[in-house]
Amino acid sequence: MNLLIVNAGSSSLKLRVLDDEDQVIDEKDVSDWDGSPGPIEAMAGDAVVHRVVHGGDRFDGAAVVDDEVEAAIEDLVSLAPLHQPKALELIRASRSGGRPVVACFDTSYHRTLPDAASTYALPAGWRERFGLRKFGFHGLSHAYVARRVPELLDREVPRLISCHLGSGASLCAIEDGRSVDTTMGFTPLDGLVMATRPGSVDPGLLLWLQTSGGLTAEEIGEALEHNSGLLALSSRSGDLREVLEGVEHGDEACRLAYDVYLHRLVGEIARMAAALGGVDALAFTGGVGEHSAPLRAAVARRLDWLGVVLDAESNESSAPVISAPGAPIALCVIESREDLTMAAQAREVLGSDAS
Ligand SMILES: Nc1ncnc2c1ncn2[C@@H]1O[C@H](COP(=O)(O)OP(=O)(O)O)[C@@H](O)[C@H]1O
Ligand SMILES: CC(=O)OP(=O)(O)O
Ligand SMILES: [Mg+2]
Repeated sequence: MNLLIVNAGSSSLKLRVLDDEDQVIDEKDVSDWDGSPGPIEAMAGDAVVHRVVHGGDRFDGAAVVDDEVEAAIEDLVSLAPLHQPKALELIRASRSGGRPVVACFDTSYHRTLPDAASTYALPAGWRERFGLRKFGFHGLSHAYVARRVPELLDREVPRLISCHLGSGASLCAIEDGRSVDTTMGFTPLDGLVMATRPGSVDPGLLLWLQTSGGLTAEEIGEALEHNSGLLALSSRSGDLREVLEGVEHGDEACRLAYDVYLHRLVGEIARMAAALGGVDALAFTGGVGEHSAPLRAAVARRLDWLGVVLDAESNESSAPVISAPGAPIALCVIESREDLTMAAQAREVLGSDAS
């Protein structure tokens, strides 16, 4: 059975048709995607498999979409307003086309988070009433990294840090293949500085903006989703390539944007290392992680105290392994293949029909 894999990100739509050997037989990327389902309709595939960012408490794996599953996905719209509504629209369009539809969730890989990592120190009544906890995201990507790095290095990697750096960005601490900590939280706003999202900010600051700054929750939400992060700091772009270009031309705002991005990134990597009690390998994935040699070099320099040693030449060519030979921590560059995680999950829930 051929699968049409639909990966709707915050800024892009990536479509892949995989045959039953997982070979890509057709693909289409829409980088400035407007949210419309048009591009999907023209693509082949016997079933359509969608990435859905938030699966909440309801989904700990992929699901064949029926009315009840669709309603459960809709219930989670408020927790990921940048992603969930678009995915829902695509799912509805696919269902009306008559092909079987499967949903795969960014959150399900993180169901192994220990309580110490997933629990917010908030009133018990709130946690119970609202189901407040760290869910974590980009799980389809982190799961692929967890599988691919030991294959690539041809050895076991008990303590791995996966750095998914795209428009959205998150880290995952992976112990023996399982997620044990991650930087995103209840929503995909937490953690690292991203293209247009700020990552972690003092919750007191957000409260103050409402009580004393006169901003509404809607205004704050809009700024946190669309007008923060690299874009806000650089006043130029959320695209790290353009920020780095600005740095080269002496643009002070771009310099600050890059410094903040890096400061937070290396700090969070160190936090993941602490959760794992050490690191055997660190993997870069996502648009920035796969393609930005200068960013990877800067991260490596700032983590030399941890035992990170880069091989400059392999880094420049974005080779699969970019650490110096014999370095205590392996550094890998992994092409993000959420589609392969999704295909495996979809074949499992579609059962024998899918083989
Ligand atoms: N060579 C590069 N240097 C820096 N950033 C890059 C490079 N290539 C791509 N990017 C960034 O990667 C991001 C897109 O990553 P991707 O993982 O495809 O995003 P998403 O899936 O979140 O839409 C964009 O913000 C783009 O600026
Ligand atoms: C969860 C998330 O932020 O996804 P993306 O990186 O695709 O925006
Ligand atoms: Mg993505």
